Amino acid sequence: MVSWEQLIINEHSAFSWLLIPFFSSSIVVIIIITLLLKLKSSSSSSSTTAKKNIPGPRRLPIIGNLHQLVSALPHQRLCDLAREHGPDVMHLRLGEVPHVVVSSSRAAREVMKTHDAVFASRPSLLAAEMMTYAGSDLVFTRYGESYKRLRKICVVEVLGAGRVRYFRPVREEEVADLVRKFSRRAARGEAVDVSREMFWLSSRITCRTVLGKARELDDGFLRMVESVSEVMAGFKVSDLFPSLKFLPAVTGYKAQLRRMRREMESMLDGIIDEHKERRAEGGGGNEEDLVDVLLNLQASGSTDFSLTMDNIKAVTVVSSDKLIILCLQEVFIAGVETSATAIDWTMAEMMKDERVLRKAQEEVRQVYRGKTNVDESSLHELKYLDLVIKESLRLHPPLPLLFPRESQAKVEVCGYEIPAKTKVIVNCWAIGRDPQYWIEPTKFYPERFADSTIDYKGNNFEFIPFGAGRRMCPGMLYATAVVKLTLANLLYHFDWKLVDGMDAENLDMTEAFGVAVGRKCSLCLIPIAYDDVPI
Ligand code: HEM
Repeated sequence: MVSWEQLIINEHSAFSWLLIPFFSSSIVVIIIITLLLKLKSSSSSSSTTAKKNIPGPRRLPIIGNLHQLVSALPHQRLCDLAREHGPDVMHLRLGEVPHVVVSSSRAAREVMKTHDAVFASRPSLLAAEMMTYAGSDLVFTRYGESYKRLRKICVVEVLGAGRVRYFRPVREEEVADLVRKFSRRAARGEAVDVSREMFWLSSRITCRTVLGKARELDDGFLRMVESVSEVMAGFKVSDLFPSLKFLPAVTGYKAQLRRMRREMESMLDGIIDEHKERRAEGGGGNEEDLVDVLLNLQASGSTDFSLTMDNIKAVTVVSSDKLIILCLQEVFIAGVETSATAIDWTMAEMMKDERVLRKAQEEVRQVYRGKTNVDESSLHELKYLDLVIKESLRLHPPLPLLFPRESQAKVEVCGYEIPAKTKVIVNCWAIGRDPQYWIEPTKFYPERFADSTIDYKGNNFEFIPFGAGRRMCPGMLYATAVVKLTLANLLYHFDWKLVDGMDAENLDMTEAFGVAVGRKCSLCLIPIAYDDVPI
């Protein structure tokens, strides 16, 4: 059962979920008294924040601005609040923790470029600390020497261009399998749940890339990955009230995190052992997976494969096997849902706009004319599809609030002083829909990117679906390869029809809360085989 402590501030239900058990629990009285005492004793320190004069909405005692996140998804609500109170930067106190929300391209540039070093750290989150050897992962770790070493291994060895090229056959085989599956459905006139299928496709590609061909997609393993990602996302009560140190223990959250970490570790440990045994027996075949890549690196001694985390509480030495586990964990947590969500939204937007769908389809059918399969050899020729993907990422960035940052020193952004140790949230969803930079911002219109130099490499701060600066997504090449190949195949092999009773105009585009923000309603479509593909 989900304990209230784990609850994330999400949609309409979140705050009521938070409040009902909050007030019905027997520990509530103690919590409120503790907070009131703290409030009284810290009234002088809270006025320090007020002095900074960053604009923001009024807040309530104890919960601060938490109540203002009710009844909408956090990125949407924060966007509305920012337009009213602080279009560049806005101050919020969520529970006990001061947050600054960045909602304009100008402020994002200052945070992620001008003062990138100051904001290159992530705030400490209990889940990240406990799931990743004292916060020693890549996504949530503080910026420092260990982080730089881990990032270098990930960027060069795990997610770099060479490695992405190496795994091309895995992507092509898995997408071809999906096309065969959809063709069978098409022959029977059956609909496919595109949202669900994209999640499975992304999971299969990641599993094969990381763990190897032999590994069947294991439901238990994927569920584990989903729950780990889930606890790493969102705003958790224990992180918003850090002074209530007893909270995670009395609510069972800590025990749950410990259990999850044991399970994750034992699964990945088992996988590494299997690989080691196979290698010792001289087996393994020609297909190297990421576990092999990292084991080779470890054996070669060419890279310093130990990590010493100089954590606030303790110095933790992370062994090289654990480092491998961390690298693998990152790829699953950060990569599976994000890529699947991006494909899903792009298909949905094209279904709403037949003109765009036809244009993208004509392009891919022209470039691959006469071919049985759409492989990656000519993907670079699909220029219009690039525009379509960009436009979809602008309107539906899978991580609308990026991952949180934390200021390491006092610094000025857009004329406001941001104190050290402030949590910073960059709302890239709001920036992508800002009428100051985008004409008709909510309209899906891929041509707006034609003849423009705007790319998603973190150079244009009005468009930052992969973030920017030192913490920018290192999986961008990996993700775009999967997204583009899959879409090209779906467009080439099939025409698409909405299920009976649904028309394009009324296709529900409501967003749902999640690690990656996907669609609330699954996208169900009927594939119709395209006749002109040679057998
Ligand atoms: C369409 C798909 C994806 C999107 C939109 C996306 C977006 C992002 C964003 C916005 C961030 C935070 C950047 C920041 O704080 O400035 C991030 C971080 C990260 N992403 Fe991705 N991502 C995607 C796919 C992937 C994939 C496929 C992988 C791995 C295989 C990956 C690995 C990571 C990692 C490890 C980080 C943390 C980097 C750090 O903190 O240094 N991502 N991603």
